[in-house]
Amino acid sequence: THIRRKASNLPPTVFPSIPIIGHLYLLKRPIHRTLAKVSAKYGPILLLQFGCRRVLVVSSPSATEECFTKNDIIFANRPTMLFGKIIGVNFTSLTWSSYGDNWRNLRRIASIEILSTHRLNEFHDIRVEEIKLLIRKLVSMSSSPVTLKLLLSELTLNVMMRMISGKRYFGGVDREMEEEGKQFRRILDEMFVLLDATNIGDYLPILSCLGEKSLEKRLISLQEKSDVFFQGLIEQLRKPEGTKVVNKRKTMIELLLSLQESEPEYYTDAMIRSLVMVLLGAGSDTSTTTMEWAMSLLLNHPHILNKAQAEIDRVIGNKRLVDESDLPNLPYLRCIINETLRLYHATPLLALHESSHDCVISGYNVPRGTMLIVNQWAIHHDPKLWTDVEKFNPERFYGLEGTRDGFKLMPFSSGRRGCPGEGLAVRMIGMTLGSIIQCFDWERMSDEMVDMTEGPGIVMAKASLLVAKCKPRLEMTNLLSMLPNK
Ligand code: HEM
Repeated sequence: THIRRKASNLPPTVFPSIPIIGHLYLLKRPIHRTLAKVSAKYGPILLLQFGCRRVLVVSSPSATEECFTKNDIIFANRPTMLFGKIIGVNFTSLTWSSYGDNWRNLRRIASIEILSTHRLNEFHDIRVEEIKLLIRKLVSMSSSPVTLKLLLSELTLNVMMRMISGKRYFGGVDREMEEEGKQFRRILDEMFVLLDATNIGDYLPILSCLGEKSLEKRLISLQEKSDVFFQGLIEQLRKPEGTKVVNKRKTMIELLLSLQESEPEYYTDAMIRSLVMVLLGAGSDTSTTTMEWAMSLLLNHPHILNKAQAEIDRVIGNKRLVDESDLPNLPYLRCIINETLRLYHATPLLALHESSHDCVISGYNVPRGTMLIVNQWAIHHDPKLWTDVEKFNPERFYGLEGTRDGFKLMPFSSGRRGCPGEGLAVRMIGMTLGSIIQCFDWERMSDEMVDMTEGPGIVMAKASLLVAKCKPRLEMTNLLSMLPNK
């Protein structure tokens, strides 16, 4: 095989490759760390065999650049995993669809009608209001331990759901809404659990034939529950025929329903349900997790937290809250967000891609149908690329305008399949962190450092929830007393 491999100029591989399973033994959690170790030993471009699938593992900026620029269209497909078949509705959802007309259309709708700067500006007040309510809640909890992720997750879901359907599920007083919110929460939670379940049948189809069906059953049942729930939302928002549309801001579902009137065969209910689910799936845990990591890092580095607070005091003062539009003037806060995304990237392996044609990467032949894993975590932690690589050092990003440093810092991926939600994520994360740093003094529960162990999931969350103390700042008393009390 070695000679054959050399003759066909395939990328280097790892020994041993065991009959039938190949390199599946390398799928040890956390996978980004296991693969980073293998790449450090064998090289930044590797061709592995996970059961029946050929997998290209890339862990250098230059090889990533080749995949996402010159060969971007070739790698714009997704592999056909069971999750994508069922939750991705037979690979037709925005995240699971391969490159082509269907994906292009969905992507256009998501980018223009939902996540464009114009639409985000239209919904600015929702984000401001939800952050004020979060602050209000933190004030009321200031003498007790705060499990921040729960509050951040409610904030993110409220913001997204209000943009999507106008509904506010969490933290209100309406019982019915609370019940519906719980149902919605269960669907999302289960989706993340099942997304994280490594499905060995995706690599060894023979196991699926032999009755490894339990994951499939759970996925089908989840998809059914999700369909019922989101169809219910659609029905509530569908206007009776002939209703005059008053000139008001439309939620995402209302907008898609109005497009349905003119193009019913394309904007079907199924398509709307799927798009809503994709946005909630891709946008909620990623943003929440990043904020929890950032606050954990800051609590372990109080001098950096103080410096961030001092910047906000200097630029904004105490007469008003931090707003999204302030972010360009808060370079240190932006550096903190970038350094958090470098050290604790919410999606350390980006998302899986697959090649539709043969191509050449770093001089090696890569056959069509190869699954691509870009180990961005390995790049973010490569001591050859960063000085003091494990140090939380936001200053290293001074001078960087956005969240990208070539292919070295690339938390939102790149090219055609790059994250379309970056604008929303950066606004939410920036304004939320900025406001809670501005309004409160934060402390760890004890002298003990916050545990930074990584959980096992595809979305890389903390293994244990952050619990902290917060105290409203004296200089903010005036502003805090004027917050809404809903
Ligand atoms: C910190 C927050 C976030 C991070 C780190 C993040 C990161 C990513 C990454 C790495 C990808 C994969 C790109 C690829 O295939 O190479 C992705 C895809 C995607 N993200 Fe995000 N994201 C975040 C927030 C959001 C938000 C708020 C939304 C929308 C509400 C969103 C919507 C999507 C969608 C729809 C895709 C799939 C795009 C496609 O397949 O064409 N993301 N994101």
